[in-house]
Amino acid sequence: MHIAVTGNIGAGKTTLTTMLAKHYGWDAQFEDVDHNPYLEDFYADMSKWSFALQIYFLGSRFRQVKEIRESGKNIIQDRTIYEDAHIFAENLNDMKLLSDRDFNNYVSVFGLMKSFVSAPDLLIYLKSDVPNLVKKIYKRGREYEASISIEYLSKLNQKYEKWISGYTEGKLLVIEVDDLDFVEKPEDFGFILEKIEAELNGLF
Ligand SMILES: Nc1ncnc2c1ncn2[C@@H]1O[C@H](COP(=O)(O)OP(=O)(O)O)[C@@H](O)[C@H]1O
Ligand SMILES: Nc1ncnc2c1ncn2[C@H]1C[C@H](O)[C@@H](COP(=O)(O)O)O1
Repeated sequence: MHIAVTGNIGAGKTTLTTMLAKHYGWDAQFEDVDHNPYLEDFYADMSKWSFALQIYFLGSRFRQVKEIRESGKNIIQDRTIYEDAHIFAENLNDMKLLSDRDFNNYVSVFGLMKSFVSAPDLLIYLKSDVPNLVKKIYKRGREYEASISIEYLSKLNQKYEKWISGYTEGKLLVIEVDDLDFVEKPEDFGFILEKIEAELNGLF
């Protein structure tokens, strides 16, 4: 079983991935954030570092895809390779922070990788509005993320909505998280578990 949690920056993916892995006893795969050699520089100068960061995330996410294919274990994954291409790289190109030449180069490499990528058995989209994302990013307190603008988060949210509305690769569960506190309220976490189990009926 392969489940992936998707959503904008600060939506709660890492928190939910951790809680689900613990609850079901599954392996968790997290994003390469703390040891990422480009992320801090990227937020200081997006135009300069966008291509290097995209290539780094693409490689690290592809490594995860390979591990998921080879492990045969139940895995819950924090963010997918689709988001790097369809959300982040595309948005940076729209914002002219990634040149057409670099974006086309990226898309061509991503196209080659895509044939090796299997969609998760279930994709869980954590939907959140921009003010709530801002609050959660602030609560998390990574210094280099202080420069993230409302405009950047809004554009990413628009990309997520477009991508999710056309997602047909596998089962999809959309959870509106703004009125849920699955960290502090066991009943809210229980609500999410019920939804997941209803979607995966028969696969458990
Ligand atoms: N539903 C929630 N209710 C309250 N706090 C939350 C919720 N989801 C996430 N948080 C908090 O918001 C911050 C960002 O969450 P995180 O899981 O790191 O988001 P992401 O991985 O999507 O960027 C963390 O401090 C986390 O504890
Ligand atoms: N592909 C990406 N391009 C730019 N930035 C990215 C990409 N993937 C992740 N990120 C950033 C966004 C956050 O600052 C950190 C961690 O993501 P999060 O949504 O907080 O788990 O990496």
